[in-house]
Amino acid sequence: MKNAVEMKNVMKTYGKNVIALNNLSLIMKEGEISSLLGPNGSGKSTTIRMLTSLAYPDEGEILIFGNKKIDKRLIGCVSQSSGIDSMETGRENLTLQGRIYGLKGKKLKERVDELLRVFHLQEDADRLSKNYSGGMRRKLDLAMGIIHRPKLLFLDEPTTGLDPEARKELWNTIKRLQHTEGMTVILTTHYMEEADELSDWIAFINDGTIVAEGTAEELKSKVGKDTVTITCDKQAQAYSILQASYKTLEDKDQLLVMIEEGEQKLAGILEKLRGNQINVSSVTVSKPDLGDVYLLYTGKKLSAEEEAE
Ligand SMILES: Nc1ncnc2c1ncn2[C@@H]1O[C@H](COP(=O)(O)OP(=O)(O)OP(=O)(O)O)[C@@H](O)[C@H]1O
Repeated sequence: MKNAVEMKNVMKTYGKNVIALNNLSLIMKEGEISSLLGPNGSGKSTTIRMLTSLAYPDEGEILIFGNKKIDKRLIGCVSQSSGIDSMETGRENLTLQGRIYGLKGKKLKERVDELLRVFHLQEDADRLSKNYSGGMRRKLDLAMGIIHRPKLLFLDEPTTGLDPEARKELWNTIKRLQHTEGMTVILTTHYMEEADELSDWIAFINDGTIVAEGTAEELKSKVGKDTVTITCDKQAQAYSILQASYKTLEDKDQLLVMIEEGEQKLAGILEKLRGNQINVSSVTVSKPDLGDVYLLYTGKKLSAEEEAE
């Protein structure tokens, strides 16, 4: 499979002190859905801005489909801020967007009808888009982003703010686009479940550099361990006892013990705590997920608040 995107040792500094990208290198393959995951301020938007020629590297090289010069007609971009004109209908928004890309006449009408059908927006096509639900707006945004049949589509946090049902519907649409239009998709997201569900390849970015990459399965196997989550009194003492024997992290009012065969080892862990008169109020064992990979490589647990942003 050919490379859709190649970034080699890219550096980007804002002002004198803010290093946004620090020697970042990555490859994203043609026809795949690739995700960029990372905490706030880690460099996701800066990366996407460079891949869409909205920003330029101080050093390093960027190749899109093997070329240094980015052909904007090959690229579609759906950003977090919607490009929809609320006082126009869905059909009018799509028609206008098509004209911007030089479509006209029968071809334009056919493409608009096709997109309204693909995104299940036919029934609402002639309603003002200010009356659309959040899910419908995101679908319209997506339809507008691909009206010119880009080979490479950037999606910035595509499902933020959507309810679970609308989110799942959009995931299915994105997967369909990949298969029916052979589109390469690059997405940024805070949602681990979204990255897991959609991505052929995932890169974790932290402090402007890629800290881990691979398929979701490869990444989860790098953790290789279960997480035992413990709530107890005397947390500081419990932490110092556990971290002497196991890889242990403190996360607010919980302790996270990363351990192989967590269920089998649980009794021993609890015994150690009880032996030191520490009372455990709750304990759970979970198999590794992408959140654990995130924790391993960024040292941070993705909080519910951050997920909800
Ligand atoms: N125009 C700018 N001027 C100065 N600093 C900037 C600018 N844009 C980004 N930065 C800084 O560069 C770093 C990377 O920011 P970036 O927006 O790429 O992160 P991000 O991962 O997209 O974050 P978020 O998830 O919050 O959108 C941050 O420290 C940010 O404050």
